[in-house]
Amino acid sequence: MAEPLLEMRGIVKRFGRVEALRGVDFHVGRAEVVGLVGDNGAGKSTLVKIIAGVYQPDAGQMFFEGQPVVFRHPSEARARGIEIVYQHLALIDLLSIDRNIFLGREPTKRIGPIAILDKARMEREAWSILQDIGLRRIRSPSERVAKLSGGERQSVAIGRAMHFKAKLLILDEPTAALSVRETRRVLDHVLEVKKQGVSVIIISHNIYHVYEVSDRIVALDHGRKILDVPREKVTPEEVIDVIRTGAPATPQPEENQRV
Ligand SMILES: Nc1ncnc2c1ncn2[C@@H]1O[C@H](COP(=O)(O)OP(=O)(O)OP(=O)(O)O)[C@@H](O)[C@H]1O
Repeated sequence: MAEPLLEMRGIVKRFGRVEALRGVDFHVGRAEVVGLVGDNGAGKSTLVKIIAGVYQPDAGQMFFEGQPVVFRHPSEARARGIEIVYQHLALIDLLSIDRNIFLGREPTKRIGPIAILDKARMEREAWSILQDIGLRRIRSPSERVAKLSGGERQSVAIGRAMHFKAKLLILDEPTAALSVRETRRVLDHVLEVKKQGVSVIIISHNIYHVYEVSDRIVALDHGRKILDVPREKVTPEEVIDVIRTGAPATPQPEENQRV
């Protein structure tokens, strides 16, 4: 098997008495889309927050591009090309679209010894990102994010990740509360970034959305991995059944790799 982009072994995470993750092995291949599913409290968000450097595991190892990594802060994960987009925290309402895109990574120019914000470059690049992701309705990148729909926000956040050359894009519930058309747009983005060689982890309670774009489906239950299977080996209904029962419903052929 080719070396995975990301590999996690035996990840344990506790919050006081709650064992959110109980020794999870997880990997993501290059240009692979992994659908991460499971019931409320299964440990999905905790797992991706460890990948993104928000939380540190209590035990286990993580490898990125074959090297052992320890992310003590989200900036360290970002520096390696790991971008996470949260459903609600995708963008900051009060700021303009371009400020949101470059937040914390603003381009600067030098005037003598002083570095100042390069507003023209920021606007130019933000405009090109909006065109690339197909947000043609927006007339200027200096518009406030508050004016955007939920789907447009997700698109901008995905465009931002791509602009900063993400190698691994993590989408936590990207289609929750979106219209059918907006959901379509976000799922198309996933397929598009995969074509560009980017790996994606997509978390969703909507198994059909996950199923449509994923190469592999991983299900967690009470902090344990209960399913890790190529998409073509399982139906959405079987995935739902596994989540509902918390275990494989019927003995499966070996190649299904249910765990
Ligand atoms: N910061 C925290 N402090 C205390 N407990 C936490 C914290 N974050 C998560 N937990 C607990 O860890 C467990 C796993 O939560 P997590 O959010 O990872 O699940 P999830 O699968 O993402 O669920 P959901 O689909 O509801 O978002 C739950 O029991 C949750 O209450």
